[in-house]
Amino acid sequence: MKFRWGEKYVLFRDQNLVFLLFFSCLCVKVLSLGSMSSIAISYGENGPVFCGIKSDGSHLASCYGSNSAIVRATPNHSPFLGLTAGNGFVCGLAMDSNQPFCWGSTPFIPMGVPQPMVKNSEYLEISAGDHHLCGLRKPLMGKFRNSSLIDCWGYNMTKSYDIDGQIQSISAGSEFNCGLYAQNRSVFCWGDETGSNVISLIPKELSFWKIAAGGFHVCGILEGVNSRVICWGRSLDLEEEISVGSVMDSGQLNVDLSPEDSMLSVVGGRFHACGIRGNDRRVVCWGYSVERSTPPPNGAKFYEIAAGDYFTCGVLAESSLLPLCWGAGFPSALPLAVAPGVCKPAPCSKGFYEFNNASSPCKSSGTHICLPCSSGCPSEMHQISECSLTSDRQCGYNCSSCGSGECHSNCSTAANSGGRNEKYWSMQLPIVFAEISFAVFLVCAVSLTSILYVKHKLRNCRCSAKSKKNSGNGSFQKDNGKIRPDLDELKIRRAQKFTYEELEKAADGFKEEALVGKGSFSCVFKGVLKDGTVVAVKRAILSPDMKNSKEFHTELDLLSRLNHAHLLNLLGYCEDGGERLLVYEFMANGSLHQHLHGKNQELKEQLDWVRRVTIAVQAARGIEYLHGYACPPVIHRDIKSSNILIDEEHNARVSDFGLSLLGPTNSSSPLAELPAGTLGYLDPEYYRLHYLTTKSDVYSFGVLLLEILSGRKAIDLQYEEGNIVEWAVPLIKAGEIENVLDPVLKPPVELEALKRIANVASKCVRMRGKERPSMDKVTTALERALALLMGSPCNEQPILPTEVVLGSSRLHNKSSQRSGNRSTSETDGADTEDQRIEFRAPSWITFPSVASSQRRKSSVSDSDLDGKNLQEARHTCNGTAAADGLRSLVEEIGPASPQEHLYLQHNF
Ligand SMILES: Nc1ncnc2c1ncn2[C@@H]1O[C@H](COP(=O)(O)OP(=O)(O)OP(=O)(O)O)[C@@H](O)[C@H]1O
Repeated sequence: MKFRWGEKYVLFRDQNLVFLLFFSCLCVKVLSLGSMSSIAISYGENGPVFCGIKSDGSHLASCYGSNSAIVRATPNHSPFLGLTAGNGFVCGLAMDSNQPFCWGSTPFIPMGVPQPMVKNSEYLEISAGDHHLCGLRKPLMGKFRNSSLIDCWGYNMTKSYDIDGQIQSISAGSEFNCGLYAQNRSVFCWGDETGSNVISLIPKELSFWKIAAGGFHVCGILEGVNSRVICWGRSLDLEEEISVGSVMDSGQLNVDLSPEDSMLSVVGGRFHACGIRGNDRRVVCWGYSVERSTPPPNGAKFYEIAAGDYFTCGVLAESSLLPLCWGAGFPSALPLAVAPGVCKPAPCSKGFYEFNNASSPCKSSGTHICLPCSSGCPSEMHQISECSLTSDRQCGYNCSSCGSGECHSNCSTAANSGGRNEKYWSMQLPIVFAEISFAVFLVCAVSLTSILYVKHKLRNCRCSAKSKKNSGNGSFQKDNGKIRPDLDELKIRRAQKFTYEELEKAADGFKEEALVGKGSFSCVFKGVLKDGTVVAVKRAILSPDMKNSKEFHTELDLLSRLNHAHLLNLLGYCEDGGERLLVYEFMANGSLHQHLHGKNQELKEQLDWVRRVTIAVQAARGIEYLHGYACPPVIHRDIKSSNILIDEEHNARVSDFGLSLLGPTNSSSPLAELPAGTLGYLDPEYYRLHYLTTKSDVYSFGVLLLEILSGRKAIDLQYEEGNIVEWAVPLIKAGEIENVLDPVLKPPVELEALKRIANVASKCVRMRGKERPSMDKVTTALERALALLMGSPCNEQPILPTEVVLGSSRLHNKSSQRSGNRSTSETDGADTEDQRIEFRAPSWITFPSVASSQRRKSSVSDSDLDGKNLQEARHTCNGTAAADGLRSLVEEIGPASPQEHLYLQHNF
């Protein structure tokens, strides 16, 4: 056979012969793994990323994880047939051109361009190694039909290989590749086998129906009835090499390394491998597992799996089609439903069945996802029906010989619904009775404990406030008629005290380069603490008489007592002479406002519907916590898109508590409070009557939802209908949701989900607070809409896509903060005009009448930091200029223009 290597041709006599090519050793050994699939995992020093082809039939890829070079560059409009990934990059096989398209970062492969090796060549499959990519060209025709072409790009691999014989599939390992011949199903590999012997150890007499290359090993599923796995190369347990010869001689596998079960699929990690078991679709992993690795989820069944370096992810074999990962260092929070396989034009062959669900993941007609039929049934089960072209084989429990709890409970359910014979009842009744009694007892005990616990908590909450009020020197004090927690005690408990010098050093002397945003009362700088933690330092702009240090204290007081995954975390503070500084976790992806309304269109498009709704759900949870779980409740008073910050993993955090107040315990007894907030978001009832309840936040949140759906600002004077509520609500009520949706994004397949969200939004912005839903109802409705959007048919069950994040992202993840290196240029300057027309009435401005109340905010809030505004912002944020800035801010506030008046009427 001939083997072309660039311009050189190497001739081989036997096609089973191993291609052994020596390359110089690449010192950094990280791996890659496996063949093209509907899911792909990237790894490496910039962090793990999970990418999957959406399950909605759009064939678009969606990526989640901490490598922002990949996540941000994920193409929004290119449909893909399948994905593969390596160290720091992901590639998709473009549906329209059948050519690879890669994104992320690696110096070895061109990113962001289609890349046929030879002009117009089309590929059947692609597979990525650590720093290379290979593509198997579509079968050749005519006299060449008995040969195949494989093109590779990347580190030491940029060559075109012309191979005798038809190749069925390819799989890339760390620095080598393997192919599977279509005819005799034998394996050949080429590349660098230094220290692994993956090439010299290939089992020559065996035929495989699937292969998967890992870091330094290859695993293959044997053809035949028992479909066992054989692995070769550097031992998976790092101690010995598997000698295939000895395996074969002794006639059995080394069971310590690969299980004897029949497998439907196998993937290889750096030093481990995992497979989906044939009889129950559960995952088994073997080989070396690094410290603190989590095992595969117990009992979960999978359609598809893919391996990263030290972790593996799979698509759950259930209607949610959600991905799940295990091992070490995997990306958390994967809220996307993904296709369980790649769509292929050929009908499913024997041994496979066609996957079908409501969202039909294959767009072009005549293409199918073919999943391998399960083989056999788990113990205690028998086969009811065989695998057909449309469904997998079905198994039922052997109810007469149940040994496990699972079997018993399934049999009793079946018996309840279908009616069992007397013999069954005589056997099962005592067990069922005992189970029910135990369950009832358990429910009673748990309910009673919960009631007692909640009562106890509530009593503590009321008492502490009351007793401190009476005693006057406890942990709550009265401050201007409001209850305020004792600062010293809370500060010590929650936030670290810094000296001014420490923070000045951390924020590089508060130089302009470190400035990431500016609000009405503060400038925000990026900084790095002594221990390497990346932080945001908010430096208050104080008036000379320090009267306006109130916002600083409010924020410090409140954040010291709040703790939730979707609220911005306060790390520390500094009160030093005339300086007031707060230190937060740094949010690498800026604010939602920057994403929705910034000049960078790409940033906006990256925020697809699932991400937008996920952000809405997370923000709603944060606010729900403020209203329902903080004790007493907290009213934020300034919910808006520039106060929803987005962290490295694209999770939302509610920020800016400068205007917040401790509210009444129920919304029917409002606070009499002078209005404050941002025009366009301000609750009209609160403005007119000065009645403040948690429902004022609900109104602002409704405006935020409309903003997320439409991509329009709360007030946008470039439109005739400048007020988002006045424009959107009539359209929603008329059922014209399509006219409300952001034209930048294609409407999703599940348009119904967005309709529901639009309805929730229009309820939130009702004129009367009492008629608005509470935040917990809003959250539940949004969670259901998100489930529906992601293709979960059971949308009555709220799904919790970020539950994994809850808690975990709250931990002070220093490593991720350290890598939180959002460049100011990426998000700053995204907006210029955007917030000039956002009006905020600071708490110290009173609203005696409509005319005098409409005061224009001069701040370049958020990140209006380019051009003229950048200069102004930097001037204002620069030391002595701060006080002047404030003065000019006060002076600049004047009556709004008549045009503004028009749009503000709704709010007032
Ligand atoms: N923790 C953080 N990490 C990264 N950027 C931040 C952080 N906190 C604030 N910023 C940036 O700084 C900007 C200003 O924040 P700040 O909370 O002071 O004001 P604002 O909410 O935008 O405006 P206003 O105070 O007038 O309501 C934000 O919009 C955001 O872009």
